[in-house]
Amino acid sequence: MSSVPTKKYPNAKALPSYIAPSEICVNTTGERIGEGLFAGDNFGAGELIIAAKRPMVASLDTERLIDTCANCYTWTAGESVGSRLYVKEGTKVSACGGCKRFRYCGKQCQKEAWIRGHKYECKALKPVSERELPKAVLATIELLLRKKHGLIEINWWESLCGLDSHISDFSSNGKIRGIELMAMGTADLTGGAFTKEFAAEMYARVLSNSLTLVTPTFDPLGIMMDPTLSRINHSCDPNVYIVMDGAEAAIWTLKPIERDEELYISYIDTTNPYARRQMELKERWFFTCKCSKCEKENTLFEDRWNMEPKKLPAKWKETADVMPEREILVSQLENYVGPTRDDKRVAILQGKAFSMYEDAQNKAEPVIAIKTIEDGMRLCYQSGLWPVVRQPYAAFRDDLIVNMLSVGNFQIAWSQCAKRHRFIDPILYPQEAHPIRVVHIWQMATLALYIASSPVETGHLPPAVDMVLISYHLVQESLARAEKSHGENSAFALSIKRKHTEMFEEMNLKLGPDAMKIVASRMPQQLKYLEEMGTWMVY
Ligand SMILES: C[S@@+](CC[C@H](N)C(=O)[O-])C[C@H]1O[C@@H](n2cnc3c(N)ncnc32)[C@H](O)[C@@H]1O
Repeated sequence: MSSVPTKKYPNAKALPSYIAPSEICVNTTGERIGEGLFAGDNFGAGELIIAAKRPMVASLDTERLIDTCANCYTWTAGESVGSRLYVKEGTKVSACGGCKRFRYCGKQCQKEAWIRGHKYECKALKPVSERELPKAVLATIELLLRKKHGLIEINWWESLCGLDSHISDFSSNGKIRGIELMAMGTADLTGGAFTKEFAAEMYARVLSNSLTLVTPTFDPLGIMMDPTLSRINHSCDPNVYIVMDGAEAAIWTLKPIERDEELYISYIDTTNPYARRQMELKERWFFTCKCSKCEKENTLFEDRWNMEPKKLPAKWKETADVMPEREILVSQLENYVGPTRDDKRVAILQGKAFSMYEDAQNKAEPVIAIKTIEDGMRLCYQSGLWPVVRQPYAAFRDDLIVNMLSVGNFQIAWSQCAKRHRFIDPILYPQEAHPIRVVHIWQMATLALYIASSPVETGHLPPAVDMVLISYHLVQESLARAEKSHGENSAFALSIKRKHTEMFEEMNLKLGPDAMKIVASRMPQQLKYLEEMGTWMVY
């Protein structure tokens, strides 16, 4: 990983981080039983700690293999608003002529992947080009083949193998048989250079140590694993974030960090209630989280309801009592609210809301997903139980925005964005330069601009609203924050900068030499409208 100042990161520190026994991975007697990544220097909030040119291995989701470059991870078909601007117009991917599985956006990317190890992988995968292989299997095959052909330095390999495979945990949870079956095929495809036991161990290591590979706007693309990045432990109150810029993975601080402090990312959605976070971490990563937030158990805002369970309106008590899935929902520990009958009713409603959320995520058709999401949001709103920031109410809204954009309903998408911007993001992501908050602002800026240029969409707005000015404000806001969330020279920040310059020039052309004075005088009223728009949606 890069540890010296470069043109892209002129302020990078010389010794930014190091691996040492973790403070959080301890057994019942307090003995440190795992490693973690620590700060090698003092850092302020919104600073780069370290950047890796690329993670050691990454593997795309099956659906992304057809539209994403397997070398630089450019998602050519990316639909999320704002994510298109940093993808060069006309970028396409073409399949490798040999294995037909991986696609590249150009000769250079294909060459880089070939040298990194695809020349061996291509030959191994060619006979099975028709077979769908899970991303973790593909990552394991790549790692084993690169090792077999001497393409991974010994110290990196040893560091990678130092990550716990959690084989015994997979034996306890009954998933070991599936792992062994997959590993048999994997060992065969690597030409018998590794035993099936070793292949199983490596596959289990990939399953339990990989992180999500994402675009700069946090759209998931697949998984990645790396001896340094995968050493970072989890906290529900993380102090760092991994931000991608193409294939580059960089660790940015969310808060000030002192030298020798342990670095923590979040493995899960930390805005979920306590019991749900604990279950997810236990199931997928085999640990009980004892981070500063989990120490406070269910006392924080993530676990707050709008009313005490006993005050739940009679209609909703009855709804919970007659719900066909009530027995299952109340037995799921992640829904636990408390021991009384009313607590259990609330647990049933909460379980139902989360199961509707998962349901909506599995719907391929946006129109059908929207129906489930709206039903879920109505449950949260009409029961009177959910504050807007409590999950899955807030997550429903995120998905509603994405799906409304897919079906071209920009009016609802915009109003929901305005609500999220005003009432939700400042609570869920309190740091001004939290990367998710910055991405949301940028997405709103591009949506506002689109609405301003479309007469049909502008039709529903009061005539005094100037969406170009609102967009300009959001572009400025995202630009200032992106320098601290993604880096001023990242493709993300550069595309915002380009848009900012373009808008600045257009305004000067239209309004003349006093353009910026005019903009400044009109802006306060437009920002009032933006705030008001946050109250347009009932739920
Ligand atoms: C990606 S690895 C992190 C590096 C790992 N600690 C090591 O020593 O290699 C994930 C594993 O680290 C441990 N871990 C991560 N965060 C933890 C936490 N907050 N509390 C306890 N264990 C944690 C768990 O064993 C988890 O499966």
